[in-house]
Amino acid sequence: MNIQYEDTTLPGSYGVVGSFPKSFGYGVEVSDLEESPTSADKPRILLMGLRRSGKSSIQKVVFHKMSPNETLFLESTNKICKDDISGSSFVNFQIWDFPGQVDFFDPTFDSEMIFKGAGALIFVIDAQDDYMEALSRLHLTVSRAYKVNPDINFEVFIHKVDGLSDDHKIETQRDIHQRANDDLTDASLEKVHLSFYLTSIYDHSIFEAFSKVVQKLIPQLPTLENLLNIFISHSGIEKAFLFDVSSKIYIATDSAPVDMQSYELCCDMIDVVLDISSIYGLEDGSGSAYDEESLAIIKLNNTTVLYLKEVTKFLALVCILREESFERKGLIEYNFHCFRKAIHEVFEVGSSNDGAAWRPASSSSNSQPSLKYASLNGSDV
Ligand SMILES: Nc1nc2c(ncn2[C@@H]2O[C@H](COP(=O)(O)OP(=O)(O)OP(=O)(O)O)[C@@H](O)[C@H]2O)c(=O)[nH]1
Repeated sequence: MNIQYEDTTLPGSYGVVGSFPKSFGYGVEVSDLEESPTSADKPRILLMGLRRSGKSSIQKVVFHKMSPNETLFLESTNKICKDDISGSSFVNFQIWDFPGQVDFFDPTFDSEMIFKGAGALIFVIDAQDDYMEALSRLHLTVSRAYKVNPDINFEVFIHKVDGLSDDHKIETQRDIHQRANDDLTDASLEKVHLSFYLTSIYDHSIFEAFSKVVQKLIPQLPTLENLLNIFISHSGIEKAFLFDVSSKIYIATDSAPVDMQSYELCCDMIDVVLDISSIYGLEDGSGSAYDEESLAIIKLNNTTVLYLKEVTKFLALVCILREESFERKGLIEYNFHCFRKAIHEVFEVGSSNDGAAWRPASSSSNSQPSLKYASLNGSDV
């Protein structure tokens, strides 16, 4: 099989600091582009799996705001589809969506080039289908990739679990986990670590799973968690998420466990804020729906308060707190100010022309950081 490549570019207008894509549609233009030197440098997340397992749907729903029902009409991918999301997201990486029938033994499949710069390999398994063939393909893929690049994070999405009962979900996960690890042990590859997630595009599980995949690519994660812990413990806040606004991936949270309901509530708040701002907030319709002024407080009827505030061009802090705690609003605002300043210090402003790029504070211009880690918001790795 002859492997071809495609680059897709996100629509958006990011030339101005604080801007947000004017078009919230998913009008992705697919064009055949030569690999540019800058795109070759960006860390990659590879999406692999059998045909119709749901790879393209995941990419479109998480990064292009496609509604899950519309994925029914997606055509089968027949060449590697590269999607550079660095223009719209805090984390600077490319997603490569592979065709289901990719053949590793084909001479045109350049595994060195494909796996070398990959930070994570997401293998998608359709849980509603017989998964034996998918498991053998998973094993082949992982052993091939590990040989080229042992630093890749291997992530297995047990996908389309919306059609499964809770018991069936757990049983499927246990079975896939067991068989995949047995296969690795039989091949003396027990060192390889696979992480498993139950996912569906019909709920927030796909965003949660992607959040965890992306978090592993952010070297500053422990610092961000620490800052969030300090912020919430001094402000009477129960839970705080640092969100990449355009994708609704949370790039960090405090160390209290995440429950799906809180995460969903915060995702919904982002949608509400962006929708309201874009409908009513823009006088001539030409500004941005998310900018440095973005702030929202929503009081729910169960004494819970949701609080959203802009942190950087791409990031928002979304917190859940009790109404009593919100009485000390001044304290929260002061602590937020300190938190925001600290976040800005963690990532120094990069030198790109649009003034919007952020670099990890530790990376100097002549250093060569590992490709495993994603650089943040527009800077090269
Ligand atoms: N029920 C359910 N269906 C899903 C889910 N994700 C994707 N699908 C459906 O699965 C079908 C295949 O999805 P695609 O995204 O085209 O699959 P793919 O892996 O990219 O397929 P190829 O391009 O052929 O490799 C579509 O009809 C989707 O609507 C999910 O979470 N739940």
